[in-house]
Amino acid sequence: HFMVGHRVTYYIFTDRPADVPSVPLAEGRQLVVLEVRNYARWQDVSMHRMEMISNFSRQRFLHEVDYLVCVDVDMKFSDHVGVEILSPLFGTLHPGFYRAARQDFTYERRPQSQAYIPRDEGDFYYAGGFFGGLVVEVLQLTTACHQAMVVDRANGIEAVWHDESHLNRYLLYHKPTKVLSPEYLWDERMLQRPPFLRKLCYVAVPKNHAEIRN
Ligand SMILES: CC(=O)N[C@H]1[C@@H](OP(=O)(O)OP(=O)(O)OC[C@H]2O[C@@H](n3ccc(=O)[nH]c3=O)[C@H](O)[C@@H]2O)O[C@H](CO)[C@H](O)[C@@H]1O
Ligand SMILES: [Mn+2]
Repeated sequence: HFMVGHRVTYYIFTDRPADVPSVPLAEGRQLVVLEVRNYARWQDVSMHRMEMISNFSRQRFLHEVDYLVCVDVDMKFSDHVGVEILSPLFGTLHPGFYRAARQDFTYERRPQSQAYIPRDEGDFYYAGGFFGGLVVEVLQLTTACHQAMVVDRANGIEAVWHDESHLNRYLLYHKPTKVLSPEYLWDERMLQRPPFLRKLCYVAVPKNHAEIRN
């Protein structure tokens, strides 16, 4: 379903390269396994994606591709996702909050954190699991989010929704040039699909959170 008819490189970040299955790919597609370190806490694995994307962007993505689409690994493409998503910088509405009022967004609300957003600010609540854009834009976003998390750690604070909180803060003050609907990120276990969403393009795969997280 993903970018059919276009050249695609799948960069897989993993601490277990040997476990990446070999998948037959159509012409013009390649899979690149990037070995990264592990972290004991799932929150750290999730947050350090910002650092990994930042580093690999500078080292290779800038020279290898035009756009980056950064997605969670525990989801699958289930309908057409094509070049309609591309723009210099894009984010996706979190499916749990696209109808919520601004004051109910689960932004980081403690001013001590670098991810802090005051109650009277904020455009949307973006999902951590689907963002992207031109490599240079994603490099700036991921570098800023990683730096913010380094500062938080030094100050003994961790944002309520980890990398997602920092993504939200970044996209508030660096407006995206495109915002994708929750059709591009959905969880059928958590949410009932409203009838006006006719297709779901990228959906969570059921997993045992307790087992994986602890
Ligand atoms: C769909 C969506 O918007 N998901 C966001 C949401 O969490 P989720 O509940 O979807 O978090 P999650 O368990 O999927 O973890 C985020 C991602 O980190 C990676 N990972 C995590 C743990 C691990 O042991 N190994 C591993 O590879 C993997 O790519 C995974 O998909 O909130 C997280 C921060 O709290 C991130 O912002 C996720 O992007
Ligand atoms: Mn996920």
